Amino acid sequence: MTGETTLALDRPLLLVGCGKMGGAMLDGWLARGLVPARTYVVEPAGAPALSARGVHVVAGLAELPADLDPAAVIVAVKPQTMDKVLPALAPLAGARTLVLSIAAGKRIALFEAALGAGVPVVRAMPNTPAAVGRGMTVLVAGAAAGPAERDLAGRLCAAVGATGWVDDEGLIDVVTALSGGGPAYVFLLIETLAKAGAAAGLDPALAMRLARETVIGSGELARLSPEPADQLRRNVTSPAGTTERALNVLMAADGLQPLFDRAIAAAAARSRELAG
Ligand SMILES: NC(=O)C1=CN([C@@H]2O[C@H](COP(=O)(O)OP(=O)(O)OC[C@H]3O[C@@H](n4cnc5c(N)ncnc54)[C@H](OP(=O)(O)O)[C@@H]3O)[C@@H](O)[C@H]2O)C=CC1
Ligand SMILES: O=C(O)[C@@H]1CCC=N1
Repeated sequence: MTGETTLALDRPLLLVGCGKMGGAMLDGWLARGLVPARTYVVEPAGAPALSARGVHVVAGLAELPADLDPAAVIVAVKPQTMDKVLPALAPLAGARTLVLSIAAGKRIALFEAALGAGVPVVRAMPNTPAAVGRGMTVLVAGAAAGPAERDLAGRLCAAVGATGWVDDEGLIDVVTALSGGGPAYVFLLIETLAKAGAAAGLDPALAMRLARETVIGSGELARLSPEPADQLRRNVTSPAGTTERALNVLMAADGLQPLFDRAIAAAAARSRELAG
C-alpha cells in the first residue's frame, strides 16, 4: 500500500514527541488532510511553525485538555525517554484510543503493562522518507488492537508511504535495522561515493553531485522498472567493462555482503537491547 490515503479523523490526534521522525510523519499527515485544529502535539521545546499552522502545541502532557479523547496517540519519543513518558500517558489511554508507537526496541507488552491490557497498541517502524511521502513502515498489532485500530494505524502510516504488516513482533528488530535505519546507509553511500570520486581526482562538489544524482536516479529506476534489482545491476555491467571491475571488489567474499550482514546484525542487536 502506498499513499494517497486521506486522514479525515472524527476525533483528535495526539503526537507525543515531534522530533525528526514524529515531525516527518506529522508533515505528511497534515499534507493529506489531517485537520490542524484537531491535532495536538506534545513537544517540550515547542514547535512555532506548527503553532502558526493551527496545530495545538503544548510542552507537556499535563497541559492537554482533560476531555481530549484522541482517536490515536502516536508515541514518537526516544526509547530512552519511554519510562518517563508512559506513566504520564496512562490517563489518556483506553479501549477506544489507538496507541501507535514508533519507538525502536520498545515492545508492545511494555505499553500494555503501563497503560492496561485492554489498550489497543500497534507498533510501527517508519523511516524518514515519510517526510516526502515515500516512507516504508512495517506494523505489528497487539492483541487488543481490533480491525478499527489496525485500520487507523495502517491509514496513518500509508498516508506517508508504503506499508507492510508482520505477525511476529520479533521481526521488528530486523525491520528497524533494515528499513528504519536504511536511509542512513543510503546517505552514507552518497557520501562514500563522493569521497572516492574526489580522491580519484574529481572536484569534490562535482563528485557529490554525481553521487547524489546517481542514487536518486537509481532509486527512481528501481521504483519504475519491472526488473528486479539484480537485473538492473546486470544492465549496467557490460561484459569485460568497467563496472565489472568495481563489482569484483564490491562482491568479493570480503565485500559489501558480509559488511551489511554485520551492520544489520549490529543494529538488530541494539534494537533488542533497547527493549530492556
Ligand atoms: N529518526 C529516525 O529515522 C527514526 C526514529 N524512530 C523512532 O522514533 C522515535 C523518535 O526518534 P527521533 O525523531 O529520531 O528523535 P528526536 O530526538 O528527534 O525526537 C524525539 C522528540 O521527543 C521530544 N521529547 C522528549 N521528551 C519528551 C516528553 N516527555 N514528551 C514529549 N516529547 C518529548 C524531544 O524533545 P527534546 O529534543 O526537546 O528533548 C524530541 O523533539 C524514537 O523512538 C526512534 O526510535 C523510528 C524510525 C526511524
Ligand atoms: O537509530 C535509531 O535508533 C532509529 C531507529 C531506526 C532509525 N533510527
